[in-house]
Amino acid sequence: MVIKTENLNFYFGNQPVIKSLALQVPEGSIFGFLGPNGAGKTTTIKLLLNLLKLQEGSISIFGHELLSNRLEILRQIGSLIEQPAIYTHLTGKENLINRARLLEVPVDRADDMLKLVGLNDAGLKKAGNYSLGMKQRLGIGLALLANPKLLILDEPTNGLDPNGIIEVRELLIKLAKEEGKTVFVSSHMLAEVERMATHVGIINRGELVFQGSIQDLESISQPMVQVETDNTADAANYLKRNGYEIGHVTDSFITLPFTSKDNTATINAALHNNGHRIYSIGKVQKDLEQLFLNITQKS
Ligand SMILES: Nc1ncnc2c1ncn2[C@@H]1O[C@H](COP(=O)(O)OP(=O)(O)OP(=O)(O)O)[C@@H](O)[C@H]1O
Repeated sequence: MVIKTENLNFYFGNQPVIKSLALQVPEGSIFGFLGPNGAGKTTTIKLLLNLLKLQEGSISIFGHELLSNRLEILRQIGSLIEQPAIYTHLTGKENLINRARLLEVPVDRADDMLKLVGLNDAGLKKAGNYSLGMKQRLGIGLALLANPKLLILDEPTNGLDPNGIIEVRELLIKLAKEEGKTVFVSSHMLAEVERMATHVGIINRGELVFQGSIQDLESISQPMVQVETDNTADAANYLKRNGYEIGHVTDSFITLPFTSKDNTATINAALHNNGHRIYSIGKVQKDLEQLFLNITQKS
């Protein structure tokens, strides 16, 4: 595990904000750290980066205790919290060169980073004229200058337009796949991370309510059969009388738990034989956004 926390608790005054958090972030993963506003994501990230003082529990990163190996560990982490610290009167490249000097890494890394984050053509433009997505990518480039093994990003797509979100998402996928980085990325929108994350942790009111691979998350979302038919109320009643459990009925659709392909065919035939017109029928996976809402609202 690249990140492992055990029994992590954190209080602001008397208010418990992080409760017994046990994170497990595998190497090479893109770990989507999800939770609604105020759930404790930024607090967790600040604890991981030692920007907040550890109160209870333990944090190990790269297999070593954070507190006793602080400098060595933090040197191998690139991070971006909220807005990237960018000088708007300097070009993208100058921003990178500045930071490279500060970090004492070769200044020619600036060009490598521009290329890596797709800002090659904009490197000589003032960063103040960049779109939000470009600024975010420059911020990620800055975080990558020292070639860290782990990137920790707090809501990097917050406030971006759909194009900016896609740009950042594609960059993060490339960093994990081609550069072998582990990416820990927080978001309050499942839809923003579900297309890139390999693993997900869902935090709600300071508690980790789900952790696992994206496939694990999908598998707890029950598949359903969705039938598009005329007179759905009648059709649903007919199915109910014949022993089917009905999930949801709208003017156009009936949804009921999926059991097998054969069973779907049986439902189709039964409705048809009963005089209903079937416009479409098929298996649908309950969408992850709904699942996320269910998980975070239940607890
Ligand atoms: N400096 C602070 N002093 C007191 N309470 C704080 C402080 N910072 C955060 N909190 C509280 O701690 C809780 C967790 O906040 P945190 O910023 O970690 O949540 P978050 O999941 O990152 O939310 P968001 O997506 O809104 O940033 C919230 O209830 C917040 O009000």
